[in-house]
Amino acid sequence: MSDPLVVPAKADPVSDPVVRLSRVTRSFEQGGVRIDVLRGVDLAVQPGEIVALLGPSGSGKSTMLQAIGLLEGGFGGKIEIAGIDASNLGKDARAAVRRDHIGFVYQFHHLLPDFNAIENVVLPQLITGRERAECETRARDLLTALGLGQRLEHRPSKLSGGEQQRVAVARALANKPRLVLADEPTGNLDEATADTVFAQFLELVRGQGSAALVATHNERLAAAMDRVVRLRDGVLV
Ligand SMILES: Nc1ncnc2c1ncn2[C@@H]1O[C@H](COP(=O)(O)OP(=O)(O)OP(=O)(O)O)[C@@H](O)[C@H]1O
Repeated sequence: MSDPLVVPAKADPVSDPVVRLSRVTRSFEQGGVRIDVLRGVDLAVQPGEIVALLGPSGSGKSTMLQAIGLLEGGFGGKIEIAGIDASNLGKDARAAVRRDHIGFVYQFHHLLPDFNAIENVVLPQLITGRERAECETRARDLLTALGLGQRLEHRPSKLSGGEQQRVAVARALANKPRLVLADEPTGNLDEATADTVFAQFLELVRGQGSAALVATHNERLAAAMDRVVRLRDGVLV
């Protein structure tokens, strides 16, 4: 008989890794040839930890971020997000995990062209069911912290590349996700702008206690993060 005083161990969202990959694989078919891009990737990112993901072009950094972001199925092995085993979830359940736990920043911002800066940052918050006024305050605060206090009502086409990327950062952080995934977040900016935007990104991520996994080619940016992992021949070294 089981002892009623023994409580079974369960997932602890505070201390469990925000993301844990166990033997993750991903292959593609190209012209009848199979390419094994990820060949058994193991990784655990702790709450609040900021990890740089380096690797040569074509090594699979974007593929790995897409797998962790649950943007598509098709990978082998196990991916856990905030203690949830996401390996076999359907499309809707994956979308719910993304909405509740993950923010994305891409190399090209993917802002909605017909909406201004505030609206681009408000929209992902409305999806979670929060009040519009609260969402607008959060958007205004984030954009102001990123130096866009005078650009709140501008549409993306009226913003510089660096300003657009700051809006994309604000959008990714708007819901205070436990995990931020960034794919070359400053890759299309000149060096000085990239440094400024990245420093602001790190400060905000640290300030709100999110973990982050940042794919980059830039060793200097990588050195500013807590840990560096490298993708080579389909595994992390
Ligand atoms: N949908 C797909 N179909 C076929 N092959 C793909 C697909 N997506 C990625 N690949 C291949 O997988 C490999 C890894 O690509 P990926 O974009 O993940 O690399 P990366 O490390 O992010 O590169 P970069 O630093 O240049 O952005 C490449 O050889 C690419 O051609």
